[in-house]
Amino acid sequence: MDTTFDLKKPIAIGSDHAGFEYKDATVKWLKEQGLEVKDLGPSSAASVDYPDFAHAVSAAVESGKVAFGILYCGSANGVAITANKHQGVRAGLAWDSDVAKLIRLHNNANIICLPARFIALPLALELVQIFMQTAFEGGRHATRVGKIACQ
Ligand SMILES: O=C(CO)[C@H](O)[C@H](O)[C@H](O)COP(=O)(O)O
Repeated sequence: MDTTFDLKKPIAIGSDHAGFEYKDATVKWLKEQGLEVKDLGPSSAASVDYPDFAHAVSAAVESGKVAFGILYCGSANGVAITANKHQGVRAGLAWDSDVAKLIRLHNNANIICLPARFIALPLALELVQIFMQTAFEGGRHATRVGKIACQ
């Protein structure tokens, strides 16, 4: 797959119970493409708290040991709010192809957050693919991204 991420590193993925099935299907789909995946859970569809898994994926991205992160929950808001507490994490919520592209082009997002209760699985996979294949545009967007972190 043509990508701007360093896929010599694994891709970190996590969810809550609402995103569990999509998370497992995404792991399978990525592995079928020969990609290495770090599945940070959960391991069943039992009710869990999304921050536990969003923090795990975000810490992996923050460490630089993974190429990027994928997070699922029901609306994607809980995981996005949690992930963006981490320094160096830019987690973007995506629900259609244009937005999936824009969180890379304009925001240089390193985690994609997907709302499993509001989009179909094939679209979720398509959004991950678009995210992976889109490069940051830089320029004026680099100036803006540089101003995101609190001093
Ligand atoms: O974004 C979320 C929370 O802000 C997610 O949608 C969670 O998946 C959701 O809150 C889970 O709700 P549940 O009623 O416990 O299944």
